[in-house]
Amino acid sequence: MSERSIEVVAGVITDARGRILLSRRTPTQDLPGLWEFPGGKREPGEAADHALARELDEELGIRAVIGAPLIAVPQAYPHKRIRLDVRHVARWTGTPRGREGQALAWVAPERLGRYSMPPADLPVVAALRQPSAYLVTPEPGDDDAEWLAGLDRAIARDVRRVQIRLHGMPPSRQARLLGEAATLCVRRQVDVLFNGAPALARAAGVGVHLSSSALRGMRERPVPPSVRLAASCHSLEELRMAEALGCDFVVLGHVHATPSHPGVPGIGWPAFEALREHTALPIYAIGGLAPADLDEARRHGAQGIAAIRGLWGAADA
Ligand SMILES: Nc1nc2c([nH]c(=O)n2[C@@H]2O[C@H](COP(=O)(O)OP(=O)(O)OP(=O)(O)O)[C@@H](O)[C@H]2O)c(=O)[nH]1
Ligand SMILES: [Mg+2]
Repeated sequence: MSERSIEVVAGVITDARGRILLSRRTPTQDLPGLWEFPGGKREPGEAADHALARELDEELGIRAVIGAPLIAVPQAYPHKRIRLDVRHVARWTGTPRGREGQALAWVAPERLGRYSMPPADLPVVAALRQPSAYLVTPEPGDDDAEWLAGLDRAIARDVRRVQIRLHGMPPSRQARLLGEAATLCVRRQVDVLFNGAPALARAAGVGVHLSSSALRGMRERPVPPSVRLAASCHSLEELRMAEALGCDFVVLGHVHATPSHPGVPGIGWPAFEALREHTALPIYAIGGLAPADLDEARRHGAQGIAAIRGLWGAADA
């Protein structure tokens, strides 16, 4: 698909109770009946914050001060491409009304998933609700206690989602370490997924992260929908497989070269975006990234960053 993408700006408008304003697309618009973040198309040469303030006045009758960018999602639809640039609305005055006949709803963040939204909005909801960093654990080496202490330190630095990798060790040590890591994470309300046998993950009461080769061999969802499932992807074909299995999110890369894969160049952000626009899955970008790269990752449609070194060691190492 080669036509230029349509630049769209949309706002996260929050009330005093933390609820978010959604607007329902009318029967005469495209994607009729779906709920969206209020906003619209940028005019040629118009700055994003100006365009958003104008749209919020036209559609809702409010005066808004536009705040920080949240995420920009490149998305391909059957007959067009868009780039959905979502900004927080810092302050606003007036009473929102559906000035174009559209229904409005104030929705608590945890209930956003109950509203049918266009594909481009699913990564936006993920950026609002899910952790922005996904730690992939390094190999434990010989010292299990030191590895568990490292995990504890990462959590203390506010890692909220972890992929446990324990390759190349006897099954008994693997099961024991997984159990201890899971206990540590669950106690601190950190979301845990195990990169390994689904049966072992089930026994430890944690989610499952599929490597791309495990993903390729999987014919059906290995865990019930209530158990978190994620996968590592490197191509559009693998993203489609992850969608078909009902993955909750994926990891995509490598964006930059990384010591984990010596001699393999990164795909770069343009190729990341080209893949991003063909799926609605929330995506963590991986490959030489650290927390300091989050804003850049979000500008390219990633919901967050995944890393071993960048999240295990010092905060921005
Ligand atoms: N405003 C908004 N548009 C979205 C969202 N998600 C999403 O895919 N879109 C798409 O982005 C495009 C924005 O169009 P729009 O209909 O809001 O544009 P607009 O307000 O300028 O309206 P108009 O062109 O009818 O004057 C549509 O193709 C819409 O389907 C979203 O959350 N908010
Ligand atoms: Mg609009």
